[in-house]
Amino acid sequence: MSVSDPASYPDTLPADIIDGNAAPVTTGRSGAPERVVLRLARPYLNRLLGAGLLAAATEFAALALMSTATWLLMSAAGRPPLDRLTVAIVAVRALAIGRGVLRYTERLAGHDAVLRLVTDVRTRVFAALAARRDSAGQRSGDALSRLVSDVEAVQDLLLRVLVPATAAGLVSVVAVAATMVVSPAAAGTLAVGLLFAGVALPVLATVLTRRAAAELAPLRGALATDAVDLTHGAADLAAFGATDRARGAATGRIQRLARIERRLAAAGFAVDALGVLVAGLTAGAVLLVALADGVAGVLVGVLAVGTLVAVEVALALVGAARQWTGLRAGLTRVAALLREAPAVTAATPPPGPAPTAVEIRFSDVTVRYRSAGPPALDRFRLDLPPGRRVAVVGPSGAGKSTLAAVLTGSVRPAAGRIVLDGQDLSAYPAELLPRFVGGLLAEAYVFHATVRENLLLGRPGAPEEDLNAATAAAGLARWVREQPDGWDTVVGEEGGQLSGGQRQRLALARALLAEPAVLVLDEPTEGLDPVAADDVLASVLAATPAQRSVLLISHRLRGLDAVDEILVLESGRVVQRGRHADLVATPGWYRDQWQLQEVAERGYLALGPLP
Ligand SMILES: Nc1ncnc2c1ncn2[C@@H]1O[C@H](COP(=O)(O)OP(=O)(O)OP(=O)(O)O)[C@@H](O)[C@H]1O
Repeated sequence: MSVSDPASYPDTLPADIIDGNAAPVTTGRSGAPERVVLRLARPYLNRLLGAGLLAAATEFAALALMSTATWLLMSAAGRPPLDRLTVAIVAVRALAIGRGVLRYTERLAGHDAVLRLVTDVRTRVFAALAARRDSAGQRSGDALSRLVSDVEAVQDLLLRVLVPATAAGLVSVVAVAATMVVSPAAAGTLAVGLLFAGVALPVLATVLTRRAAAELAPLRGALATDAVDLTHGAADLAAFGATDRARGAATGRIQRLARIERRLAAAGFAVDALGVLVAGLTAGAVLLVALADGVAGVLVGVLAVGTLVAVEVALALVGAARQWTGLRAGLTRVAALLREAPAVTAATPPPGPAPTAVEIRFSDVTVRYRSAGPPALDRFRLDLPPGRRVAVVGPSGAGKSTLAAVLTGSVRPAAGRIVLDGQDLSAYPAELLPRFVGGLLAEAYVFHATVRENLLLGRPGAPEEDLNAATAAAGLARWVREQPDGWDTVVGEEGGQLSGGQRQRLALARALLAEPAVLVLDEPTEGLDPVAADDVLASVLAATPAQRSVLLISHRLRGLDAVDEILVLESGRVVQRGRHADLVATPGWYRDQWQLQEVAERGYLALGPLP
């Protein structure tokens, strides 16, 4: 059974959360992906600006170093008195050391700002992915790819695009201005060369790589999904003889990815070669123009070498443009998540004991997973006062798990209201709701940890006697006692070292230990044989304190005579309601199902133990 956010799920959580100490963060709803991402960079703007200036200073130091060194070498050839060279010698040393120091400081400042920003972005992307829960179409591999490689695109946007682009722009302006002092004509020639290197070639690189780059991020996402499917689904693929087919599909994607990357690399090399050509041609042209302009010999050499360095700095823009093109798809995916990211709240549950008795009322609750599709829950009504025990039954796909999901807040209704103690359920922050409503949801996850750690997830710090009581009610206590490591028995990844029934009992014990005021139990006895199922259901109901209410979802009708009311759901609607005795006496789904199950179980029990 799986449920997820319907199409009607709102983009943000309500701001009027009940303790009012959380403020929604506006991440913007429109604009280019860069703008959406950079809006989050505001708190780090000064640090980023500092990093940009330091990068420019580093490049400028490199330019000044090469120019001064050229002047020094060419002047030294004329054997002037040493004192005429002293300043240049000191400058070369200072620039050589200064460049290293500046580069180091720039890297430190840039990474400091960017890693802070990336932490924020990753938190919000994670919040958005978590808010979607298991929404239709969302794949864990793709989510992982968004969280890891797409968020790295944000880092690269700043460190490999914006910072170097700022530095290249500033150094180009300074280089042209300095050349202007020596020869305006040479400065004009340099400006043309810089425009080629810093504008025309980056545009060319963008055009050549844009289409291929747009395919890369989704393809990487699909490959990550393949990796998850091939590892998690390995046993099932092998059982159906489908391993080769699945591996073949993944290999096909890998080959496509490799082809695209080769194409990108080839285009990149071609543009790089053009860059070298532009640098050489610009240096040659500056040299000729400077000579024609009557610039003295030594300065001509300085201009030529300075031009080579300046053009090389401007060529960093080609790399930045290429990076930017490659990052856009990832940035777009991150921006899409940031736009829907719920407010990151600082809300924490208020201190004090968890509530033990609450009242819940469903008023005409309708849930739709697809806006045009039929409702999974249709104008559902129910009063669940403290202490009431209600069972929900019905055929497969009737909407039972959807009801549990709505009640635990993971799915929002498209219409109607769920009111918990006078407050709309949506007004409760996600951190607070489990204190009121919780329990065993469909396909509960068992962690790769010890039995104790898995249980304490339900109620951290619970004393051992409570662990004993919960495991006894779930029928797991004897098994725990028999294990050499007892509570410290490791249960394996996804509880893989347990039987299906033990896994279910462990998840059930954890739900009981959590002691929410409203206990939701979605198929608590799934995977247990009929006798064990009867025992477990009876002991779970007996172990739940009288003032706590229970919403029990079940395929199995035995044992439901212990609950106060039974609702029969069909296609999201309540078609029958009443107590067990009334329903078995009334023609309808419940009576038919009861008779079928009784016959089947009598047959099972008549088999008895094998000799
Ligand atoms: N994530 C989802 N996306 C789209 N439709 C969904 C999703 N989850 C459930 N549905 C649909 O909603 C309806 C109710 O599903 P739900 O899981 O609540 O039924 P159920 O009564 O719990 O079924 P079962 O007893 O088989 O577990 C079904 O038609 C199902 O296909």
